[in-house]
Amino acid sequence: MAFKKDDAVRLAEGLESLLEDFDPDTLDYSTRRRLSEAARKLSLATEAPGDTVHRIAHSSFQLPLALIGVETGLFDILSDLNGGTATNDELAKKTSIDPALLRRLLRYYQSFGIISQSNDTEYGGNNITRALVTLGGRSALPFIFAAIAPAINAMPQFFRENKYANITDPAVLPFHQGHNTTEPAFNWLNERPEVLKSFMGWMAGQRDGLPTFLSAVDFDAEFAKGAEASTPVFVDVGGSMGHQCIAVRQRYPELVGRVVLQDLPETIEKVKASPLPGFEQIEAMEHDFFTPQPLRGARAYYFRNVLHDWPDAKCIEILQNIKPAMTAESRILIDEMILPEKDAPWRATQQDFIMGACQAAQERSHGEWVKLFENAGFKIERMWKYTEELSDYLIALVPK
Ligand SMILES: C[S@@+](CC[C@H](N)C(=O)[O-])C[C@H]1O[C@@H](n2cnc3c(N)ncnc32)[C@H](O)[C@@H]1O
Repeated sequence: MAFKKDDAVRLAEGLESLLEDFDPDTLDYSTRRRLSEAARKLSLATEAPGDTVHRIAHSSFQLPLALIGVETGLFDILSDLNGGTATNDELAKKTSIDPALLRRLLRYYQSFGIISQSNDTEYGGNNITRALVTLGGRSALPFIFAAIAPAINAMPQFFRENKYANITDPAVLPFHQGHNTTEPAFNWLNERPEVLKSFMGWMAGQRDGLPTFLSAVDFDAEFAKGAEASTPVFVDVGGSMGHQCIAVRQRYPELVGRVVLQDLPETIEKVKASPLPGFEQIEAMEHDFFTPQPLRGARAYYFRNVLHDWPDAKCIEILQNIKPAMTAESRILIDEMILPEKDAPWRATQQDFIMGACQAAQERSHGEWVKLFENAGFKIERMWKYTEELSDYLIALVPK
């Protein structure tokens, strides 16, 4: 039966009344996600052409303007009101923003749903404001603004000049054009302590609210049986702040064996200087994964979102550096997205372009992963899917 005008009006009225007093936290995770996706698709399907053009043409405004709200502490103040409100003048005093400028900022944030406005003069925080002051939010905005946005903005010219060839050469990237540098992205990052700090916070917070692989796999039973205190049970290679090591320890307080974070010296130094809560039972070790793995016989060499940073040839080097350290009980655990051929998730597709622009890397489909593992001398033993949002999988590899 066709959807008629009366049905549309009833649906709109229902949504309007829902929004009058709506607390998304009262919904269970999958209902909330379903409603959000349906509303997003409906909004796009019903958008007027003029709105489409304005939305896309001005899309690059949101990041810099939201960054101002994070940097000035405005979003912290609004979130801390816990449902209460404050006036423009009160907020101006607390943030030291000129009241006339603040009024314009608040007006912008309200119009994009980033904050709430209860009457002509009172403002408050909402679910979006609160998301932007989590570790992930407050880290992602400065990191993406400083490191990624210039690379993405360079893409139209880069592709035009390269006749729309795919990005495959790590020495010639939109990242280089956007930052006017010839340095590899991780070198550039490691020379900028403030940007590195944001990156590390973003790595720790990027999947806030989503399940981890531990929701789908009983790590202790599958990989750690019979381990001794000296056995490295979980080696998180390129693990940034060690958030996944902490998650393993917290999930299995009785886990026997060593849990080890490995990363580059600049990262390990920062982790030691300000460890995340729960890091006490984790070992931090400097290790370059383009050199042979120093820990022999680990039960799990775990890589989350590491291989997506590198083109196939570099991934093969990384994997082959593990092989000599493996014993019969060792597994390489790859924690990555597997892109479906149809209906790829939006969070995954934008991630794909970050990897391309900055590293000549990519998100991969099932076929692309299998080919890469085969070329590195490995085969998939088992795999577990654990998110729909990103199509995340844990993939256990053994040598062929
Ligand atoms: C995309 S981040 C992933 C971080 C973490 N695994 C996660 O999922 O949150 C990639 C990590 O690889 C590290 N890395 C880059 N090059 C490296 C190298 N040559 N050796 C070891 N770690 C490296 C970076 O410092 C960073 O922590």
